[in-house]
Amino acid sequence: MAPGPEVSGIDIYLRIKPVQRASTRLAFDTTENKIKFVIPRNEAAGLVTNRRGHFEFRFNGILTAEAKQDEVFERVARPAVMGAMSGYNGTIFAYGQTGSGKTFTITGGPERYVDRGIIPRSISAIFSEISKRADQQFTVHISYLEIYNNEGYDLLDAEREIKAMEDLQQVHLGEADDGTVSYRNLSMYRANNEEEALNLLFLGDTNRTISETPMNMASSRSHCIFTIHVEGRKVGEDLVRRSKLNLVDLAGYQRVPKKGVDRTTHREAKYINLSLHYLKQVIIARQEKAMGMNRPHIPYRNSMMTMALKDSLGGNCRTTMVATVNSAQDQLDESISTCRFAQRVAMVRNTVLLNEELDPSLMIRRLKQEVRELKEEIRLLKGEEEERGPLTPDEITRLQGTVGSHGDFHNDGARVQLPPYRPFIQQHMIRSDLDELLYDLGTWAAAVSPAATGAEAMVPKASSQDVALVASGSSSGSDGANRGGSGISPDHPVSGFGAHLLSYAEAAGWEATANWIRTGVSVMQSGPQVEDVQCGTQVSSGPWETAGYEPSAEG
Ligand SMILES: Nc1ncnc2c1ncn2[C@@H]1O[C@H](COP(=O)(O)OP(=O)(O)OP(=O)(O)O)[C@@H](O)[C@H]1O
Repeated sequence: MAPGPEVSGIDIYLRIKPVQRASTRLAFDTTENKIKFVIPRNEAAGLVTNRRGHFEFRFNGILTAEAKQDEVFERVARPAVMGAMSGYNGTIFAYGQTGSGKTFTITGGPERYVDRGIIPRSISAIFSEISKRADQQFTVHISYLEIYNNEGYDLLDAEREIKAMEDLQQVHLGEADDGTVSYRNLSMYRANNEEEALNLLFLGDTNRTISETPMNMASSRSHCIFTIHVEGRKVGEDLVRRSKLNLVDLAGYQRVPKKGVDRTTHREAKYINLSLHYLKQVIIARQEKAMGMNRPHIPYRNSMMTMALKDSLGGNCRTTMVATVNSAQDQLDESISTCRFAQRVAMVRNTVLLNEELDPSLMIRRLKQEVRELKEEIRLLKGEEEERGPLTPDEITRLQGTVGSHGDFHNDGARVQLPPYRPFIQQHMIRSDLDELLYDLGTWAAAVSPAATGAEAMVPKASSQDVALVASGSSSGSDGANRGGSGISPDHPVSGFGAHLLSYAEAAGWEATANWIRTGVSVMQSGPQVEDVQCGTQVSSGPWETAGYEPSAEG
């Protein structure tokens, strides 16, 4: 049984960007996971407030300027990745001032392999984990959403490269009855391995809207959500676990100089700042709700970004925030503001569920398989033969040899004539055990009329009630040319019951050549029951007899 809902707070981590001259007003306590800002009163004016000179914030973890990307991944992201593999939704989002290291944390630096960020490392971890779990089956899909000027765009859209932004199809958000968010026009691509997933990341990053700002040479002008959709189940089980891992790079708060900035940059900054303002409102509302205050309405709908993060901020998700700060002196007020925001985020309560459900299609598939196995068991209990594939060339040669040795067997296309049989059930087919078949063929062939001169051994048609042996031997015949489909060779004309049989085989869609017919059944019966013979391993009900055949009295 799935565990019940678990109420969890949002974990907050602080990451410090390395700078050449870090401010001395800032101190860390990595044992207590605290950061302290000590600002003399005379300096505080113009910074955050001039009433306080001492600020202290606690986090779940502090990643100092020395922390490498692998450490960041292990501490911040691995738990979320493992959760996603077990059916729990996860979100990791980076929040901080522009240029403070959000993109570096989430995606990574472009120059060195060791600088790859949480997204590529999560992809590697997921596929590495999949390869270790042999008892489970997983499928992974990727989507990549960009929110630019409060509009949604698909970063994996193939049109992206050739169309202007305003001509692109927009992604729309919808809300299901249970409050979960869904997307329209957002593509999801299956990634079968790490390389395919990384290619999608690369494609999306190439499409991302970036421009230069006074703070950052390559500033993200949009919020981006890279989502890894994981579906997993234990082999042989119908329970499916589906989870989403959202890796979010939010655009940073923009300080826009009044002069020297074009209208586009102004507009972008306005939308970024507004959406971050709405994010704060959502967080404050959730925090107050968590503190027991009456907040029936949480203003998610004010912006697309808050809607897209609805499940992550107060929904069914294990969420982690990385607050990125720049420790330079002139950035202190922004850093304090980021830390303060993180404290509020930590108060948000999510209700986390294991996303597990019975998959009806898997159940049907499994039940069908069970039916197949039971039928197989019944067939074995009845002593019917196991199915086998087509005869190998070697087997055909042996077959031909045996038939030939018992009949007057020539290779010129004439037929071996077998005596007519009364209706009977021939339980041995070319798929049955070869030795038994050869024995039967031999017995049959021994009864062949001396006039028989053929390349085919067939039970001739005595009446429409007859049943046939369905192997023939052609010493000249290579079955290759005719294998598959009806494949009856015009070079080896078949007449009498053989023709009847072959045309029946053809109508039944069986594989047939001048040399052999493979029905998939081990029984053929004439008369009304012929319709009952199925192409498959089973035969429908009827007065079937068991192994062997009995030559008719006339035979
Ligand atoms: N921890 C770090 N170690 C080394 N370099 C870093 C680190 N954090 C950030 N940088 C570098 O600082 C620059 C700005 O970082 P980044 O682009 O990640 O900031 P950002 O917060 O995403 O900014 P924006 O909001 O403008 O997109 C980049 O050149 C990046 O490589």
